[in-house]
Parts: sequence; C-alpha cells; structure tokens
Amino acid sequence: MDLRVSSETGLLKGVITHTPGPEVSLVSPETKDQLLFDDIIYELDARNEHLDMLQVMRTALPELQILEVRNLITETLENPDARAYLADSLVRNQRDGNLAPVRAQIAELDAQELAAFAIEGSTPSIPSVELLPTPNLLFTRDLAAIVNDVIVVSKAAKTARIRESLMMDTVVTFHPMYEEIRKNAIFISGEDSIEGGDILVVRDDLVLIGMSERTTFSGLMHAARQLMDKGINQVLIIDIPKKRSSMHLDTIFTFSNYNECVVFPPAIIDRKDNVVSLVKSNGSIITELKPNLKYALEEALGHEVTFIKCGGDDPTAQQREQWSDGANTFALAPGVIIGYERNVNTFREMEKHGYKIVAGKDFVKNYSDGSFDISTCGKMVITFEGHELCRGRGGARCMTQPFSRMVD
Ligand SMILES: NC(=O)NCCC[C@H](N)C(=O)O
Repeated sequence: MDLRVSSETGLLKGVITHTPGPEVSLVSPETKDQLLFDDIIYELDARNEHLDMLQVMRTALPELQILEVRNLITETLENPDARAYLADSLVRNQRDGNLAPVRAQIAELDAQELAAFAIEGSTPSIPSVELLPTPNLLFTRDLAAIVNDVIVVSKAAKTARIRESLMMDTVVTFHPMYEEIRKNAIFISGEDSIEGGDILVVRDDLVLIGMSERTTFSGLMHAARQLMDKGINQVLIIDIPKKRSSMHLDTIFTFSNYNECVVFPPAIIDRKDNVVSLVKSNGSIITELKPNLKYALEEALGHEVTFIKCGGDDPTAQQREQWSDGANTFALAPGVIIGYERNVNTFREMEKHGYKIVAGKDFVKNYSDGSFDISTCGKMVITFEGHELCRGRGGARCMTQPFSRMVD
C-alpha cells in the first residue's frame, strides 16, 4: 500500500492506532498530571471503548488497514540495529533517569521486552530501572504526520511523551513499511518541538501547522521549510492559545469534509490576525499576515469553507464539548466522521448542516453484513462512547494516524 496522505478527509485506506494496554494502569493519582492525564483511567473500559472505535471504522471501511503501533515497534525491534539505535537514543534523550549504566542491558533485550520496556517503563530483566510509562501512546496522531510522500517525525515537547517520539523515530528509520518514504523523513532536533496533532494536510499543496503549547515557532519553521523544499506550495501557521485544553491545533479545529470544519469558536472564529501564510517563491519564503483562518483557507482553496461550531452557540456548551474533544473529529471519507457520542450539542449543530447522527453500536449491528456503502451514505457522524478515553484529553483524530488516503 502506498504511504501517502494528501488530505484530511480523502477515503481512508490505512491508519495506525494503539489500543490502550497495561501502560495506562501504571498511571497513579500522583503521576497523572506529569503524564498529561486528567484522571486515572480504567484500562478495561478504555480498551473496550477503543475497540468499539476500531469496530466502527472496520464496519464503515471493510478494506481499511489498521495497524497497531505496538506491533510496528516490536517488528522494528526484531532488527538488532534498531534495538541498538533505540537503546542509544533512550540513553541520550530520556530526561527523567540516567540510562547510560544499563545501555548494554537495554540493547540486549529481545524485541518484545524492549518494546515493553519502552512503553511500560520497566522490565524484569533490568530490575534496577523503573521509568514512568507512556500512557499517551494511545494518541498515535502526535507521533508523526504523513504529508504527501513525506513523513514529519514528531519531537515531543513534554518529557512524558519523549519516549513515544524515540520509538516512532526508530520505526521510521528501520521498519520495512517506511522503506519508500524514509528518504523523505523530516526530523526535528535540538530544543525545537513539533507534534502531529498540530499538522493538518488540507490538500497536496497546502498544510496547516498550529503554533501551540507543543509546537514551537522554530520547530514548525524547520518543518515548513523542508515541506516546501519537498513540494508543498503553502503553509498556514495558526497561532493558537497555549493552554492544556487546546494543546494542539486539532483539539480546536478539524475537517469533517473538504469544505466543512468543526471549530471551537473562541479560539478560531473569534481570533483575528492569528494566521501567517508562507509561500515559496524563487527560493525564498514570502510571509503574509492573514486576517483569520476562514479567510486564509478560502483564499488558498479557492472555495467557501463552512465553520461548524463545536458545542453550538452556547459558550458553556462550547467549552465543555471542546474539553471532551467535540472539535477533534476524524474523517473516514469526505463528510463521514467519527467522534465521541457525548458531544451532543456539537452533533446537533452538525445535523443543521445536513449530517445524520448514528450511534456506533447501532451502526455496527445494522451493517455487520458488510452492506454499508460509504460512497453513497451522505454526510454522517458515527459516534462511539469515550468516557474513559477522553480523560486523557484526546479524541478520534488524536487516536488515529493515517498513512494512506485516497485523494478527495
Ligand atoms: N492531537 C492531540 O490533541 N492529542 C491529544 C494528546 C493528549 C495527551 N494527554 C497529551 O497531553 O499530550
């Protein structure tokens, strides 16, 4: 399968996910804040909610290839060079613990053990080391972003997510799946950071990058410059509030269709002069301030774009539903999205824009015979329960990293 993503909504062909595992049960009330969770979550329910999401995707798209990132990591680590590479990068980059004395022991772990050590933070083979787990692996979106045939490998801003970046870097560097696009990989170094939730691929020539709590200006400029060298014509930089609740652009802004977006009004509609356009011209980059995101998008795309309000018109509902990822929808195809069932005001708003709201459980039951046709179903939101998942502060888009989509 071709690794290529040139839109936010084109028919989904391949996606990387991570069904929560033992790492989430290692989060304690004392470590949860440091680990970027707003509560301790119950592994079994979180897993079942995640599996329900996957079942919705499989029912809607029987051909969809869903890859679990833990399997990719383990497969990668079958290669001894990959094990040595990850061991070295853990020693160099792990900020909360000195791993240098156990570097050789880490490199000697087998693939399963090393994957478990990196994800859960400990292994019986190295009893002297106990690191914090990586419960945010569930939010695979933030590990990397494929833009056409280029992959931007994230460099996490927060210590709690650094190991995820190192694992993804190792996968991209060694896993055979990335052989074709490895030469196009963009890595961010030094103190800069960029996370996949801030990167939205609108069209094969247009990318949005959020300047957020997680993505630094120099990190995004580094990525933007290289994306432009590799064929992207325009990058829109969107300055967003540097807040926990909106830690990435995709927590306040996602595409539900090629011409429709779900947006958190205070941070998108009510903001002015928060967008800068970068366009490459004769080897240099022309920058231009745009009055707002809607203007900038419509100008770049050459067609109207409708902004659908997360939470509807009521400011409290907007805040509540942004908090529970109402604006973090994930498109399976143009106009067909999935999202947490609890964001009822957002979905009521989407109904006004012609979307049919379908509960995931009914959807899976009704179409268990494989009869769903995504190309003729019309605009639709398929919901799934995420009461445990959303307490990690991420929704459907955060939990999915597409690696292949059809062009819109
Ligand atoms: N793209 C996203 O917005 N991902 C959600 C990340 C949530 C995670 N607990 C974090 O704070 O990094």
